[in-house]
Amino acid sequence: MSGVRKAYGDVVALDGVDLRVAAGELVAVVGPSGCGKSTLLSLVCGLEPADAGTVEAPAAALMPQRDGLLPWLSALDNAALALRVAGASKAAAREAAHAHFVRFGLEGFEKARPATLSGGMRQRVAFLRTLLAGRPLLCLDEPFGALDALTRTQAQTWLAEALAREPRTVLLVTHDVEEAVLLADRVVLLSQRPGRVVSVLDVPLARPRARTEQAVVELRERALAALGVAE
Ligand SMILES: Nc1ncnc2c1ncn2[C@@H]1O[C@H](COP(=O)(O)OP(=O)(O)OP(=O)(O)O)[C@@H](O)[C@H]1O
Repeated sequence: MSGVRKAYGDVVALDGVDLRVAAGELVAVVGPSGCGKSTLLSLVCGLEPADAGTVEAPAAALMPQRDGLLPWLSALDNAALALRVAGASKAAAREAAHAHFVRFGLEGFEKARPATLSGGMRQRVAFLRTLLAGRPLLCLDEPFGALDALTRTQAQTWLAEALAREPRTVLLVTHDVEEAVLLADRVVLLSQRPGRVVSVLDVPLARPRARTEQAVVELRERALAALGVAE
């Protein structure tokens, strides 16, 4: 996207935003609450138009901030939902989704309703649904925002492993600088609303990365400094 502006009435959410994501790249967008991160994803996914500037994106699958699972459907049917929407039969969609259940740590929970799953499991079902949509670009909106610290750490490791197995182009929105540095190839830092790109950091580090790694700590500090956040 280039020169993108989006306002809701008098509230300017994004202004003059340029962002490029190369195929196979994981780009994290980090910024303070309300700076327009979710808006940016909805523009990329074509859910709403920009007021100015251009947005060019391949077909994208969105994993929304809340997991978006349907409470009345089983874990398997929730995971299979994108395939059903795309026209697959119930049996074919279930079979395709089930093929991933062991690797996603969901085996034995096929019939469980979302309310009976842990937060981490719900996120994995939601991520599987996003992955199965078969779109070239995955847009993940604060995928771990609702998880406690320990589960969040496990989920980050798990996501890095899942993407190493099945590489995709990913746009990840988070307010957590450390999460961005642990997962992304590039970190785009947005200002307070209206969101503008204040800095872009390359993260040329092999995965998996440890939060205690010197290079991770240094990049995290650089990102926080660029955001104007003192620790
Ligand atoms: N549909 C809408 N109608 C009116 N205002 C909106 C709408 N969507 C977003 N906004 C406003 O635009 C601004 C940016 O919102 P957005 O949700 O994109 O920010 P965010 O960075 O994702 O926030 P958070 O980190 O809290 O999720 C906010 O002030 C929000 O209230």
